[in-house]
Amino acid sequence: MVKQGPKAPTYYHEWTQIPPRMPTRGPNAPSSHHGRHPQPPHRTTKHLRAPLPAPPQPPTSLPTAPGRPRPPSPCPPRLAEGRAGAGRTAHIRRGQPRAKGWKGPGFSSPRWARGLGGVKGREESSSMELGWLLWGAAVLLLLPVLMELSPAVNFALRIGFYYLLFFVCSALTAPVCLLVNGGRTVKNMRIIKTVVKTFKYFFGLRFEVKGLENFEVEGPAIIVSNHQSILDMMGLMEVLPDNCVQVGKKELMYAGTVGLIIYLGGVIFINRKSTSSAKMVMAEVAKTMATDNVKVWVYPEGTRNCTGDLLPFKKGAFHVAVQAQVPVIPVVYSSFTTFYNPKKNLFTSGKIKVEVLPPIETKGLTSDDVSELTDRCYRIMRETLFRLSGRPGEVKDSS
Ligand SMILES: CCCCCCCCCCCCCCCCC(=O)SCCNC(=O)CCNC(=O)[C@H](O)C(C)(C)COP(=O)(O)OP(=O)(O)OC[C@H]1O[C@@H](n2cnc3c(N)ncnc32)[C@H](O)[C@@H]1OP(=O)(O)O
Ligand SMILES: CCCCCCCC/C=C\CCCCCCCC(=O)OC[C@@H](O)COP(=O)(O)O
Repeated sequence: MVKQGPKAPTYYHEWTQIPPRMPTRGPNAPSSHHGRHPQPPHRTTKHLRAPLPAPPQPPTSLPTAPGRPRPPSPCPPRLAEGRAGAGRTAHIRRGQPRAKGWKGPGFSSPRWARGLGGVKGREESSSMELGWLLWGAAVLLLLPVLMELSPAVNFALRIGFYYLLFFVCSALTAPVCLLVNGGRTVKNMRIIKTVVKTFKYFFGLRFEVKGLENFEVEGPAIIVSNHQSILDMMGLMEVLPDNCVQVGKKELMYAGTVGLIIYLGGVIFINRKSTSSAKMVMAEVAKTMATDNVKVWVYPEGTRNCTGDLLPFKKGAFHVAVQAQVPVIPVVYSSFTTFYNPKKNLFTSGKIKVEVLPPIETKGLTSDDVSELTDRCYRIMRETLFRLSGRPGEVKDSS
């Protein structure tokens, strides 16, 4: 048996009972330096201690508040030289006009401004900021043109933005889940669903859903659906019923903030490379799903497949349904191939039809019936897929 990660969150009874331990030490522990500002350079503190008369106050207020971060000084080298020879910079510290003959700044800078490199330094830094702004604006203006001209750029930017959305929203949503529900629980799926349901608007995707009433079965159930792409996460959240968790590959647990949020949502992680370990996890799920009244969403193809057809189904989901004697509810998403194809750098807006099919009962079935149940479900789902989107290669009007 392949060992799962430390405290592998595989069994359902853990989802609701064990809040995740936040590390207090180690690389993930919050750093005591976190949020502290860099120390000002030596030269700024030394002259501040000198008992000099207060300099004239600047007309505009700039970061003088203690603790405000100071940007690295763009101080020109000659000022640095001046500090080495005390006599040459004494007039600067006193805020007096420069000594005759010295090729320093035309006027003295007040103490606060010297810390920032003086007036000249400020001018330089603001022109630098302006430069960055102009570059940013140019890139922003160019992006739509590039996206229009190059399908590869268009695809990379759109899919990159999709990843970024997941990454950032997971980071923002995880603390909310922790605060509201206190840890790993299926209740967090409601929060995750609310957030992910908004993503479709960024990509111009529309969902047309039929048969939601088929989810209204008494008690738990196994939901099986086709899995075409990571875009499926939007389709999943579009119809996800309450108290429903998904089975996912264990590698997802390590996907940074996304791993954290799906862990908090109660996703069941399996090791696809170890059938025996995956079977053990699934057996545990079968035992606990009835007592805890949860639905479990499985992608029986076991991997992503965006060909417009279905891969042969794995049997895990159907074994669980038979072991727990719960119905199987098939869900079919129409093919993405008309608007999404990574091989052709295609990612445009589009419409996805979703059908939740009537539940298939498993009462009285035994492990001997699993193959037949798997085949039956496969046939029904494939027929539905072809009805919704045509056979692969065949273009069906999706409007
Ligand atoms: C706010 C912002 C948020 C942002 C993030 C939001 C995202 C949130 C979304 C939630 C996350 C969703 C996660 C989705 C992730 C999707 C995936 O990861 S898909 C990949 C993982 N899933 C699966 O693989 C499930 C499907 N696979 C199976 O069910 C497999 O059967 C298996 C259990 C993994 C075993 O694999 P394998 O050995 O390759 O498969 P089989 O050929 O089916 O089985 C071999 C053999 O074993 C028998 N068997 C299988 N399972 C069982 C069982 N449970 N009990 C008993 N026996 C079993 C099977 O019958 C075969 O034997 P046979 O003699 O040939 O019949
Ligand atoms: C510090 C580590 C940083 C890791 C960064 C990872 C960044 C990940 C960011 C966003 C991921 C968004 C995807 C959300 C979840 C997608 C679930 C999914 O669809 O998984 C695919 C899986 O079913 C099948 O995998 P394969 O087709 O077999 O392959």
